[in-house]
Amino acid sequence: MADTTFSLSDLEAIVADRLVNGDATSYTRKLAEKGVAKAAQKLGEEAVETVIAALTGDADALIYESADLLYHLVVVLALKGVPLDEVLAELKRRTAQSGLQEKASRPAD
Ligand SMILES: N=c1c2ncn([C@@H]3O[C@H](COP(=O)(O)OP(=O)(O)OP(=O)(O)O)[C@@H](O)[C@H]3O)c2ncn1[C@@H]1O[C@H](COP(=O)(O)O)[C@@H](O)[C@H]1O
Repeated sequence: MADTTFSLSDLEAIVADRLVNGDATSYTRKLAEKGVAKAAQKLGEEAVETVIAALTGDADALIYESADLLYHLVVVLALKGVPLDEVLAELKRRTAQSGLQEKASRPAD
């Protein structure tokens, strides 16, 4: 059974600490210094790698790439000053209706 005692909120707290206190050993700090555009680019790359793992990899590959993806999402949210709680609140709000109902209520592209 996987260890579920670690949450994205725990990761968010570590990332927030590294953004302020990270030293030269911190990847988070190094990425943040390159700016949000670079962090967002890395997020996109990890998303593509996750898709590839879903299509061609085994479960371990998908888990590994998903972890990279979630980490980079947490970094981008932190750099943009968006608390993870606000994303979770949006997900909670959506539970009031089905995904298809939510899609129909979105503004047209
Ligand atoms: N979960 C992660 C995590 N997942 C992925 N990565 C890093 O993301 C990078 C992605 O790999 P790539 O090969 O695409 O990137 P790269 O070539 O190293 O980077 P670029 O030169 O492309 O910018 C790797 O360096 C990984 O180590 C992570 N780095 C940090 N964390 C967490 O963040 C915490 C703080 O990390 P530091 O900031 O390094 O202390 C760690 O304890 C972890 O909990």
